[in-house]
Parts: sequence; structure tokens; C-alpha cells
Amino acid sequence: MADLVRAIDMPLTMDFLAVSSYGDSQKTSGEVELIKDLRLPIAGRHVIVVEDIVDTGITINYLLRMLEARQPASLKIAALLSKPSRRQIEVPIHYLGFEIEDAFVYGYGLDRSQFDRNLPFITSQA
Ligand SMILES: O=P(O)(O)OC[C@H]1O[C@H](OP(=O)(O)OP(=O)(O)O)[C@H](O)[C@@H]1O
Ligand SMILES: Nc1nc2[nH]cnc2c(=O)[nH]1
Repeated sequence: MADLVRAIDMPLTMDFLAVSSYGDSQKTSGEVELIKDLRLPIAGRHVIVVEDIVDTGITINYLLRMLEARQPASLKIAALLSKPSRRQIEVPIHYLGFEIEDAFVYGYGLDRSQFDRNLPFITSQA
């Protein structure tokens, strides 16, 4: 996120929300839990949701529904990684870094049982 916003040369605000459906597991529970909501209203604002990874699509689908109800001026999705072969729900990704194969990846913000988010690279389990 820090790398991304430093590459955008226009006035913007940043806000954070937290959802979880994997917890400490490498399999989705299928149930998305809202752990922390946004602080700021988004009605009438142009919003880009920044995700690290889109896997089944369940999380982004949940976020799209939740945020659309708040009537932003526009709502776009940016994701660093996408695993299209794993998709259970088709979701739009307007800005995508990389498509990857079906492997559990971690590092560079992505956790492995909550650890390894601080790795300066992305890797996968052998
Ligand atoms: O497309 P999906 O199958 O829904 O998976 C994508 C989601 O999985 C990860 O969150 P996770 O639920 O693991 O959050 P956590 O690491 O904070 O528990 C990731 O940050 C995405 O939000
Ligand atoms: N860390 C991590 N979280 C995920 N959530 C959905 N897929 C993945 C993945 O490959 N790695």
C-alpha cells in the first residue's frame, strides 16, 4: 500500500478496513467477518479498494456489496495478485498486478498464519 500510494501523484485520502475469512488457515471459511470498518464516509467519493490478493472472490464480492450501499461516486478494485483458477464468484478487477497459479503465497504484506507479512518478497510453499 505504501509503495502504491507513493506512485500516485494526485491529492488522495487513505482509509483502512479489515475483513477476514481465512483467519490462521490456508482455506477460506467462506464467511467474511468485518473486523474493522472505515473511519471516513465514502458517499460521493471516487473509491479504489486495494487488495493484496483475489482468490475465490468471496472477500471482494462482500466488500463490493458493502461499499456500493454507501453510494460512492465510483468504486474500483485494484489487486496486486489474482488466482483466476480459484474463482468461485466472478468479480471485477480494474487494476491488476499479476495473475498467478494456484499456490498459497505469502510475504510482502501477505501472511502465513499471521507471520511473514514483513518479507520483502512474495514466495509460495513448496
Ligand atoms: O478471494 P478470497 O478467497 O476471499 O481471498 C482473498 C482474501 O484473503 C486474504 O485475507 P484473509 O481472509 O486471509 O485475511 P487475514 O489474513 O487478515 O485473515 C486476502 O487479504 C484477501 O482479502
Ligand atoms: N497469504 C495468503 N492469503 C490468501 N488469501 C487467499 N489466497 C491467499 C494466498 O495465497 N496467500
